Amino acid sequence: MISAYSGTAVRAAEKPLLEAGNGPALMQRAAYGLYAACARELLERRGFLYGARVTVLAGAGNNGGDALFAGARLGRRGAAVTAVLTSAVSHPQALAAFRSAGGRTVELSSAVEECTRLCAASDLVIDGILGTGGKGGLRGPAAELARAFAGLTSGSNPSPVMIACDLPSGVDADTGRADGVHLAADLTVTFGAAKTGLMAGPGAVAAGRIEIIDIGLGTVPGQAVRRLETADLSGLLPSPRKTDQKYSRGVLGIAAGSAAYPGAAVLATGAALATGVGMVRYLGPESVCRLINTAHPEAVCATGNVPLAHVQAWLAGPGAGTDEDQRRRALEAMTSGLPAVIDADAISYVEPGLGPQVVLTPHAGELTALLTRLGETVTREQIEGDPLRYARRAAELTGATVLLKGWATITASPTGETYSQAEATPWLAAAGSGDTLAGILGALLATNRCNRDADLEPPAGYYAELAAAAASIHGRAGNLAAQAGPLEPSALPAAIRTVLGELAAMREASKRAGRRPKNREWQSVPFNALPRLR
Ligand SMILES: NC(=O)C1=CN([C@@H]2O[C@H](COP(=O)(O)OP(=O)(O)OC[C@H]3O[C@@H](n4cnc5c(N)ncnc54)[C@H](O)[C@@H]3O)[C@@H](O)[C@H]2O)[C@@H](O)CC1
Ligand SMILES: [K+]
Repeated sequence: MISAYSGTAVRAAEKPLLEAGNGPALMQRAAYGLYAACARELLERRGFLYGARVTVLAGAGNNGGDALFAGARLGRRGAAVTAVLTSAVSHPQALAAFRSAGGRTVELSSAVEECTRLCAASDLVIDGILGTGGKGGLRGPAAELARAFAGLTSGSNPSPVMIACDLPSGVDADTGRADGVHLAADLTVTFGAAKTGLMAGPGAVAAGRIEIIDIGLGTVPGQAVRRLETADLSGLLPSPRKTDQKYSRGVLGIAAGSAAYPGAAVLATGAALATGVGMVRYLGPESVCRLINTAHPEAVCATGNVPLAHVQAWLAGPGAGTDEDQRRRALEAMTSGLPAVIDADAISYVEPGLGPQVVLTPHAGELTALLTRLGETVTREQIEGDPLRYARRAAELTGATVLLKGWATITASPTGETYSQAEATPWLAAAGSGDTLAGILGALLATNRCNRDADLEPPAGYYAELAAAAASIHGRAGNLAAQAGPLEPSALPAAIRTVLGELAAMREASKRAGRRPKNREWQSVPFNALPRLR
């Protein structure tokens, strides 16, 4: 599990160490981690460091200091390093180290065009303009360079590897907002702890891959945004017991689809079955029942009512359109007290007073409509710019758990626990993809251990965690299915089975080895390899 904290919280954790005089040592650790990542990326691409063209974009503060010290280390390994100084002042010791390692410097203000070309012709660019001390987007010549660089490196031109030092410059470290011009990275090497700004909205898009360098900050205060890693998923997936029968494994009731939109119900049912429920009970029009039974003969289909169906969880809304019976079923499902996925058209019937076991799964447009109906003044652009804030607000106003779809999918519980998953591929932006996600989540709600064991009380944030797991499986399955060419959502159930099969095999292997699977996907530099604090 990755825990990300706001830039403000990380700075608060740094404060006592800085007051104790450890600032320079912390910077050396950060710079070493950044250097190691840069060296690895260059070695992977070129085979050797000698002669690699490296440009360091260095701002006025400590972020520029980290980047210059990392550039100095690369210079000492034979890379041709140039620093573009974006401000009249630079970190003095780092600049001196950079120059004494043979680094050349150029002042950005007098040579924006030259510096842009220099960046575009590099093997590697280190973005050290702004870090956690940045306020707002890039300004002046730095903004000009960022715009021109994006233009030069778009399309089929070969582009340098872009590595952000701590976070992409211009992105807000607390929220992921980018109100002005910002840089984007292939890899962000972040220090002390991941920043929430890398987990949501434009910041998540700009961050690329993320690597965390543990510089020895200890505990960071404040509530984290969490991200599930591979090993975290295994405990949340359906896992039948020897004594189970089809009802005790978990039955999912699906009230989706309509005469006008039957396909959504077929996709949701297929995804739920692939995720592994004991049974799907489908409720809807007869024409949709027939389609579902053709595609999935094992689904039990009826035209009846929600309260009469014996299920452990509900999924309502995909493809429901204006079907009055589906509307009634969705309302009954969300107030039944059972876990329920409320998706698509059913989100427009949501009223406050729900519980965390109800998971709303809007995209930004649907959330705009919901929040507006609940009295908030908000636009779709505002939600896309700051999804953490609005997913949390919707959870607070409705009492439900909210899964807000996006490049990074945010899930928020009404008590504040928040997750961000970013495994998705842009190929998942396709009609039918959301129905599949709803099916996966419905299956997790029906089969989860708290639902099946009356003695287990779901801990706070449990449904947000399950929803994050669903988003993760959906993203992983999407990536797998997209390997075979443009993704068709109907190919997702097969990919879901493969993903879950691999996760189950990993769980079995670690059980046999008597240990929990390790979760260190985001850390490449071992802590004991970093320079020591004096
Ligand atoms: N403080 C510490 O203990 C450590 C800090 N580290 C690094 O230090 C960074 C934070 O350093 P700083 O606090 O110096 O802050 P930054 O380096 O992020 O930038 C601060 C400087 O940028 C200016 N600035 C702010 N917004 C601007 C904008 N939109 N356009 C142009 N200039 C702007 C400020 O006036 C200030 O001069 C972290 O991101 C991290 O990279 C690391 O070295 C690890 C240890
Ligand atoms: K930066």
